Amino acid sequence: MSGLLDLADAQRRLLAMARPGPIIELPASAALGHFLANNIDARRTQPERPLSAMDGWAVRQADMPGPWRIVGESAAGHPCETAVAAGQAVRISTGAVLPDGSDMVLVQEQCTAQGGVLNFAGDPPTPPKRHIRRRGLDFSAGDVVLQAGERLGPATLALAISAGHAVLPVHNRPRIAIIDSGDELVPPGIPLGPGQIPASNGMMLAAMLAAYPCEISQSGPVPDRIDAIMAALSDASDADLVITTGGASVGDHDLVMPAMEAIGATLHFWRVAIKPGKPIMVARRGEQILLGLPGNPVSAFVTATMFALPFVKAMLGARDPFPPREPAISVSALPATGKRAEFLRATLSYGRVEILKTQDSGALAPLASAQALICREAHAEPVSPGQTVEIIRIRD
Ligand SMILES: Nc1nc2c(c(=O)[nH]1)N[C@H]1C(S)=C(S)[C@@H](COP(=O)(O)OP(=O)(O)OC[C@H]3O[C@@H](n4cnc5c(N)ncnc54)[C@H](O)[C@@H]3O)O[C@H]1N2
Ligand code: MOO
Repeated sequence: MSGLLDLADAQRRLLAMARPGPIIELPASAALGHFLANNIDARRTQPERPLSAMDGWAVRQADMPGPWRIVGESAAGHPCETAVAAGQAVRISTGAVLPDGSDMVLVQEQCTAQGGVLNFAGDPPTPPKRHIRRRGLDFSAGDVVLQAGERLGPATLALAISAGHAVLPVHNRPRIAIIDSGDELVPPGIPLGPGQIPASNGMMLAAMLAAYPCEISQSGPVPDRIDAIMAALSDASDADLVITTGGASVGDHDLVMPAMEAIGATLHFWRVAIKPGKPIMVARRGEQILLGLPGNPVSAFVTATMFALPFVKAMLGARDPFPPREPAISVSALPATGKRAEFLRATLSYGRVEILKTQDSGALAPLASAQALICREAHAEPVSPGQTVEIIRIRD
């Protein structure tokens, strides 16, 4: 088992090769899922002027408990530009600018307005400015509202737009080529001959990457012949990242590494101390990175989670490209681990994880019902039920 790289070391070595693509400006409507290439400074203050948070009446605290003479209205988008003087009230809507002179909003449910006179019957707002959104409550012009490396999702996009940015700096989409390889593989939907199986890894990897802005091409299945694998790799010469599955191990028909070398790629490392996923290989040809993932479907999934996705996120400029780990209580007893770190497929419910019975790296059914991977270090002690373990979520 010698010659296996430690997981963290291997991840560091791969990520050190990631070069984020050129910075482009995208309309906010097209930037979903990207990571910001630069910090975003607010170009405006929100709110620009104090606003009402409720529908009601703008008055002066000094005039409590009223009554008041109604002198105007401030609606959202239509500020009342006359100042509120002693004994006066202005009708106000949620989101409308608080008129000068007023410093309190009374909710309309506690007020009666009749014949131009406003009366109040209720408990005064506590604190008195409870229903007022002060100037700059959300952010002020010049504040860094979003940092480089942050992902653009629903709330971050809304914040960027609110801060005055209609276009956003992001990194260009990486081009990724996914290649299934193996003599036994047949494209989905094609009748199977003896010993054949449908190729499913390519679909799985493309689906894992679909959450990120990439240009994905899929090819194969490619037969276990060095010239065929070389041809598939050469066809992918435009890609920033090539991901193969299968043919990564030591069998007579495992030809991905010699094919990579034959097209002029340099092997950076092969075999990492993880279970499943050990035979992962990383090579480079010029600016192109080649990632050879193992063929077993769960091994391909785990190595994609721990290597391919973090690498793609790094190419997109992500601040923290690795999958977040969190604690959970293990319902299951777990044996001591050996020389490899382990990723066990498990169900997750209310912070409790339970390993699935079948942990075979070729079995897709348990992977499909798993919600989390339990991450165990190499040479770890056994775990008793009730002990805390570290997990990575793999499904929403
Ligand atoms: N003597 C040894 N044998 C093996 C070792 C070892 O160290 N010594 N390592 C084992 C480990 S660990 C793994 S993981 C596998 C990985 O091998 P390969 O990457 O060469 O994968 P294949 O042999 O091509 O395929 C393995 C398995 O996965 C199925 N497969 C492959 N591609 C696909 C696909 N695109 N879609 C669906 N299923 C796929 C394939 O049919 C095989 O059943 O090697 C161990 N052997
Ligand atoms: O490490 Mo392999 O990935 O046993 O299944």
